[in-house]
Amino acid sequence: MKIYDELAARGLIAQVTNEEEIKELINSGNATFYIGFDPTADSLHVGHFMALCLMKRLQMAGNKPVVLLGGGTGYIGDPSGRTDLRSMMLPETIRHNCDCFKKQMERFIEFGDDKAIMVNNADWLLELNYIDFLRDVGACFSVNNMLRAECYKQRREKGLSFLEFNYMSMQSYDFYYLYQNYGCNMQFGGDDQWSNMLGGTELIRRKLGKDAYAMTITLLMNSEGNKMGKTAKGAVWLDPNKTSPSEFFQYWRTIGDADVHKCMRMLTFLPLKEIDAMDNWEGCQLTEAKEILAYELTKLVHGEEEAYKAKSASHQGKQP
Ligand SMILES: N[C@@H](Cc1ccc(O)cc1)C(=O)O
Repeated sequence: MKIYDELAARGLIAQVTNEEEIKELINSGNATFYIGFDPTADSLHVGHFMALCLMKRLQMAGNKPVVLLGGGTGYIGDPSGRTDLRSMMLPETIRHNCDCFKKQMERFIEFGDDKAIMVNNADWLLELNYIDFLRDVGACFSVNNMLRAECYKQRREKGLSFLEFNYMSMQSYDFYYLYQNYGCNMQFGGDDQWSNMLGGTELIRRKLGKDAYAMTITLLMNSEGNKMGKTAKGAVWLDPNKTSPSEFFQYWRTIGDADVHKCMRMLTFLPLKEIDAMDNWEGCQLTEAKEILAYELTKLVHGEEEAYKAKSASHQGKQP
């Protein structure tokens, strides 16, 4: 099965700008694509993990990932899909969080000139000149369209600051910059990023007369319609000091029955055939499926040894 069909079969594709072109591009291994990560905390979480797995799948199909750390966009904060106002992050916090992300990402993606690269948008955004930027990029954006963008809808009630309103133009500029400097022709992201990503493809089209593509991945929701990867205590982190491997294991080991197969498809690298074979498992077999899911994910994030330990502890009823 080619990569595009595999992504579709795993339920990962939410929206695409041009289905045929994207299919051709990623199936032939000719895409240089990027995903941006804003350094909002000192550890990655489950949502980031999904994005990194997507990068890995595409890399395995011959495409080249560009991981973008938002050391510049972190100064603004993305209002997309959020109802709360974000507090401004201090420069030293941004830098520290970028370092933490970098270390964790190196465990998932193999970097090296031909394989994958990591960039930080602080390197080009922080040195932009306001007037130059407005003339060069600002002139390409329609405020009317921006106000209609899906990502700002939820912010209408609480208000959107001018600072945050500029976020879209920054992310768009990143895509334009990566297109020119790294031949990056695709951007991926969570579905809440759609408007920001279209901003980029539009900017590239207007300034360079070239096509670039965007695809969003389905946000991981549970059967009750809530974002997954959160517990009463907060996010499920990838840093073992914030969420221990055993807590991480238990999170997946105890998810709702209706969510097991979806998570297997979307998050693990188990072959689809194997997952399909578990489709009608019930009762204690379903419990076994949850354990397989928990083991696979703990192995990906914390390594085989920790996964094994977490599984044994779970069997002995030693829960975190
Ligand atoms: N806006 C993205 C992060 C991002 C930052 C810069 C980009 O160029 C792309 C994506 C998010 O909040 O998840």
